Amino acid sequence: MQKDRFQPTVEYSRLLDSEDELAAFRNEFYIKPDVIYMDGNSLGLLSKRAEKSVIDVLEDWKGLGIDGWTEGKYPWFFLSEKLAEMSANLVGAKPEEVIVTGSTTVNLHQLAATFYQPKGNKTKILADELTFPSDIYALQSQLRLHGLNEETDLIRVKSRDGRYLHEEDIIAAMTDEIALIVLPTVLYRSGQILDMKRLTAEAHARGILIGFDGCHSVGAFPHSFSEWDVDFAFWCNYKHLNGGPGSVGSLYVNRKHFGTLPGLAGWFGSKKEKQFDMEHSFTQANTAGAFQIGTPHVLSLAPLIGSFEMFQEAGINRIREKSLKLTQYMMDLIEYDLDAMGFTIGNPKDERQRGGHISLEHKEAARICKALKENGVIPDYRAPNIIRLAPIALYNCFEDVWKVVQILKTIMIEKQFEKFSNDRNVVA
Ligand SMILES: Cc1ncc(COP(=O)(O)O)c(C=O)c1O
Ligand SMILES: Nc1c(O)cccc1C(=O)C[C@H](N)C(=O)O
Repeated sequence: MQKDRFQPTVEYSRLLDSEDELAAFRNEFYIKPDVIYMDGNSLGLLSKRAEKSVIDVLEDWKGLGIDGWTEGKYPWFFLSEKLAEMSANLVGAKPEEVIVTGSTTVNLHQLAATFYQPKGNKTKILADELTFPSDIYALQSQLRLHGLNEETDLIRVKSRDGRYLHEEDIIAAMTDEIALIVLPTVLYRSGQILDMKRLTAEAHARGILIGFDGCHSVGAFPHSFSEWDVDFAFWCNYKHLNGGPGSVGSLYVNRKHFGTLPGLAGWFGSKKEKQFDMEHSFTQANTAGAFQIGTPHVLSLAPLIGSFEMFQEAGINRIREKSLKLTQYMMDLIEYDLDAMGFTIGNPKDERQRGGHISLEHKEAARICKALKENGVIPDYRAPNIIRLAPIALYNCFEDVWKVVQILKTIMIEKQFEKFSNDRNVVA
């Protein structure tokens, strides 16, 4: 994309920064002067607006006590719905098809408990062998709850190379025995985007329900869940959406499934106007809100108010455009500066398949990450050999990318990594 005018110079990175329409958003984040943060695909940075919205919610608690549920700046009783309204466009959904609730894994449990209904010969769940482990644990436990076998009833599509999945292999695994499919939108290691539209159409052609884990894509690029007719999805808001550690997650349920009884019901899934009738018969909301369970974690919803506002202003299309330029630029520099140093780019180069991070493979990856940290660069390491680097559109600049690659080059030339052990830390 930028190859035609790419220059391996710091001046060129500054030229790209001068052309960046989103550059001003960087000033809204807490950025340490001597640190280059490249881990926004694991935990996004704090913005001043997110901080402000947390303080606003605390002020309402301070001033209003219990009345904060219905009064104040952001009445807590409606906050999950308000945040859904603010973020539905990120996934191409109607506001009532999204709810900000729970966490990724809890939401998967809720959706599997709802939509996994084994019958007759159709008993198996289809996933893949590269997916995030928590999803596998959740699906295995759902199988156990149905008295099924967590090994033989969970089909995991194999990767041909340990990095990527082939959509044809996933489609070939959509047999008559499959009741439910759960796949990632983007693979957490290689950053490969799966073709959600195609997979959904193929699943539906075989009468199979399909849902997606959007942790590594929501906030990084646009989605069209409703147009693609995806049955359900779930994601966290602490990575690309900068909601803070353990911030509340989100789920999407296609409106055609409204009215389906939640597998895990609770009073916050009620129709708002009925909830405080305190009846013992559940009157579920006629929206994705029905899939809420109990009282929302209001203080972990609060940062999302400020954060989602910034996404509304920046626009997800502009975010994607910049993100692709950042990752392309990083790959161009890696190819230019780190040639013959043992690195392999392990993410798709094609824009249609490339998510929001670079997956750089090296046999010394664990200790190269430690050396990067010592030099003020925050990557993350995924065993056995991956350095993940995520230049984030809202707060990283092109000069950050330039500096990271130059630091990596120095680490390799000076063999700085050799003083560290090549194993991971507790939180890798
Ligand atoms: C793809 C994916 N799925 C699931 C999870 C688990 O999320 P949580 O711990 O918020 O349930 C994560 C991240 O931790 C993830 O990256
Ligand atoms: N959820 C995390 C956590 O609680 C601690 C540290 C990291 C995480 C992550 O999100 C890791 C991330 N899901 C990954 O892609 O590897």
